[in-house]
Amino acid sequence: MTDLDPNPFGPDQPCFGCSPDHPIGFHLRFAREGDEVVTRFTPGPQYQGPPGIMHGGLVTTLADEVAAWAVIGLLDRFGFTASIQVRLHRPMRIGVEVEGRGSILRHSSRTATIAVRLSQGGVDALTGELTFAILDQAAAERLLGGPLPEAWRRFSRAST
Ligand SMILES: CCCCCCCCCCCCCC(=O)SCCNC(=O)CCNC(=O)[C@H](O)C(C)(C)COP(=O)(O)OP(=O)(O)OC[C@H]1O[C@@H](n2cnc3c(N)ncnc32)[C@H](O)[C@@H]1OP(=O)(O)O
Repeated sequence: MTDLDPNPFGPDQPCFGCSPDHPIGFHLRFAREGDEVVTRFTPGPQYQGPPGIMHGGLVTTLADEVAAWAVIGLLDRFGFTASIQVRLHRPMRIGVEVEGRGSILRHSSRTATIAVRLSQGGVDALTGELTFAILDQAAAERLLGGPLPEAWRRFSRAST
């Protein structure tokens, strides 16, 4: 198991899932374990939908972040989420540790499709497939509406 750099995008990156400084975010950190990225996270009461159960949209946000980090940690690229297909098999309990795992199902230089599994106590709560578009620097800058900060540039694909 190898810990991934928790902040490869430099200071001030604003991500809800992984910014270490986000006031209400998940503050996720990841490790690489073989062909997977892995994270562990215990949802607090601020993430409830129904009492005692994590909001389904936030469970999906967690899956999105695990998949995004599979692209970062396994492909050394940054992907923009293009498609999310998930099933929520069981309620995600507040106060119980979640294990999140992401692996590459298929990829090209332009897209990556990631398999994600979120479980509590070894039982699957969410499984899904998410597809990411991997853009070159110019396309990423058009999408973001401004220049990519220096630390982000190496995660773009080469322009063709
Ligand atoms: C840069 C580093 C920043 C890091 C900082 C933050 C830290 C971490 C944050 C982590 C945050 C978590 C992450 C987030 O929250 S990312 C934020 C949430 N996502 C978005 O806002 C994306 C919104 N959508 C778009 O902007 C466009 O639709 C995109 C960019 C996705 C595609 O636009 P467009 O289509 O114009 O681009 P293209 O023509 O170059 O196509 C490119 C390839 O993509 C393929 N494709 C497209 N759509 C789909 C689809 N639905 N299923 C399957 N494939 C699809 C397409 O066929 C082509 O492949 P190919 O045919 O060439 O093979």
